[in-house]
Amino acid sequence: MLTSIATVSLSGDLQEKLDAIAAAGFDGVEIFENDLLTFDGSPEDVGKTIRDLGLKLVTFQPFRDFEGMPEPQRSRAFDRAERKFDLMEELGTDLLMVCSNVSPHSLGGLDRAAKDLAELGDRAAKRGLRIAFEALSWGKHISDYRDSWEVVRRANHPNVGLVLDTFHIMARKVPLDAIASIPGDRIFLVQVADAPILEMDPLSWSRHFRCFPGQGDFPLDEFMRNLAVTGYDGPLSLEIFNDQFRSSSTKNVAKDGLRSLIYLGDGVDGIKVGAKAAALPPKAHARNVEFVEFAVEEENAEKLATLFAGLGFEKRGSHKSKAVTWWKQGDINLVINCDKDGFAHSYNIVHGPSVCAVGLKVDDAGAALRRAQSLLASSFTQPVGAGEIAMPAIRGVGGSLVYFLDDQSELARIWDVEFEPEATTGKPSAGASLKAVDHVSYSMQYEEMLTWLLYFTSIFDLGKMPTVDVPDPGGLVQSQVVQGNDGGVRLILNGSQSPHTQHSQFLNEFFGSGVQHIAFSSDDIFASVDYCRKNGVEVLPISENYYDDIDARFGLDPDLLDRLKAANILYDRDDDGEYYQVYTKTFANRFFFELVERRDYRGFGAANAPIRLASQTRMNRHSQTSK
Ligand SMILES: O=C(O)c1ccc(O)c(O)c1
Ligand SMILES: [Mg+2]
Repeated sequence: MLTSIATVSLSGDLQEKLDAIAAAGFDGVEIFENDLLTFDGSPEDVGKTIRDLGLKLVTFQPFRDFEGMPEPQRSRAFDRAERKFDLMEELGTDLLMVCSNVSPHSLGGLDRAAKDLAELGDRAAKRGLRIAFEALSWGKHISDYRDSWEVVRRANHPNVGLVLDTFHIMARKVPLDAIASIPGDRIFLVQVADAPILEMDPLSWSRHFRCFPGQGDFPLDEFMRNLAVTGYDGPLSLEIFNDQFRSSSTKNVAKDGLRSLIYLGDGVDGIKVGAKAAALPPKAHARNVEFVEFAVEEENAEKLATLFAGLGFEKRGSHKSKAVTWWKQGDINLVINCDKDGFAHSYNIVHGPSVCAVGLKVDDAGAALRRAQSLLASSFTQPVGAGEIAMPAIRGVGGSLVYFLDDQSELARIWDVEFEPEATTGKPSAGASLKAVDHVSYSMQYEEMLTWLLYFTSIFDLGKMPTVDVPDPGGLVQSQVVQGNDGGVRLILNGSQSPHTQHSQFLNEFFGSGVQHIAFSSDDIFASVDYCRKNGVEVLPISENYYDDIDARFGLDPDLLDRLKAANILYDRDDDGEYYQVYTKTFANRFFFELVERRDYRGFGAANAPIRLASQTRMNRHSQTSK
């Protein structure tokens, strides 16, 4: 199937849209009439531009309010169609997409609609053109693909075929199995869109909240399996009306779109998506966060090392050729990079002290890289010094890196090979009893959330959780968790539309998106906090009112309540278990750490997030007024 996208899905003028569509690597494009009407260039020029860009003009659309009209509207509709046929000849496309009539004047009856479409088919055939008929989910008489198919079947004209648009089908929860019995050559166009499940009328839902496949909640895999049965081999075209996409980077949204189509075709037997389609390696099994790398200047490197030591990390080694140190506790590896060369340094110049990379352990790092590249991630390489191991990497949130490691290649020995071990005092320290990276939390522009959701869920075997709104004193923050089934990797994507949230301040000060906090798991949070406090780590103070409230909500043992309060530990409980969390103060105004203890608990303490945000806001204001 050819990959295609409707121009309505992107921001910009028609030229910008077409350039971005071609640059992303699509095979074809649907011209939305409005994009042509508002463009200052002749249809011939537009057609030539499309061909010069190597794109196929898949269809011109939409042609509205056609079938089932009484006279005189009926004759006028045919005249209108002839004018659009002229335009299509100038553009150089043979397919006109007609969507079902929404006019109050339209008359019902499948035979009446079939007769009109057959006549339009005759007129189109004379000019070598074709007609594709779509059921809008808010069509006056035809709103179900089974009816539009019946109309096309009764029109019984070789130049009249069917459009399947997944939004209209799924918005009305029409069963998908009837698709499998439509002959593939009677389907002229397939439009794919996903959407979040919302309680809303289909028209508003469709015009504002569609998104790319994989970003919403629709059962698109089931649709694709039914489509595969039909033998359809025409265009698979994204038609996405989305408010954010219309105000985002044309190029990035186009690239996300193609990624979503490649991902949609992945693993559906009998379907090949894209003219140049190749089989993808399976989803990378994200086992755990193997390391987190910090890019800092020398002065902050010392401060960060002090903080790591206070958190119970042990310095394990120094890089053989670079100003890079390795810190370890439990299964957690932290890297401080203050080398004057290389990626970390450039990242530091732009963002200041920051997390510049996260290393994920997968089953097969090479295969993970190939999958990521097939899904249009940008791979990253930098010169490999003598005695170093080349670690596959791709660009991630805010231009930071995601490295791939595995146990089956020489990457398993990276610490031993690249680092000079630190002379130890002999007795291994238990540190602060921290075990592993529990989660990594990214802050990003609100408009980017769907981009990174698709990135993580298409490349890795990570699934998404429902989004939650977290109130910050300066506005709402939307929070989306992506995580693996086994809990080895949990990532949080945060975005906010308010410019006054902590989150948005982070984006301003950080000059873009990035990691804002990292949580470490502990088996004994009280011991961990005790260790940290004795070693000079300051934790975020929590208000007395909070402890009154959790006492009222959970009826806690007075001794436990006192201990929580004394240690500034936040608490949550649900049907599964209990959660304990504590935060460090923010490092260099950029990022902070969280220590958590999970007792059969799978959430992230969403109820506590506003408490944390309010406390951080207080700390911030305090540090600003005391300057
Ligand atoms: O919102 C609309 O009007 C509209 C137009 C054309 C389509 O293909 C569609 O699915 C919706
Ligand atoms: Mg459509």
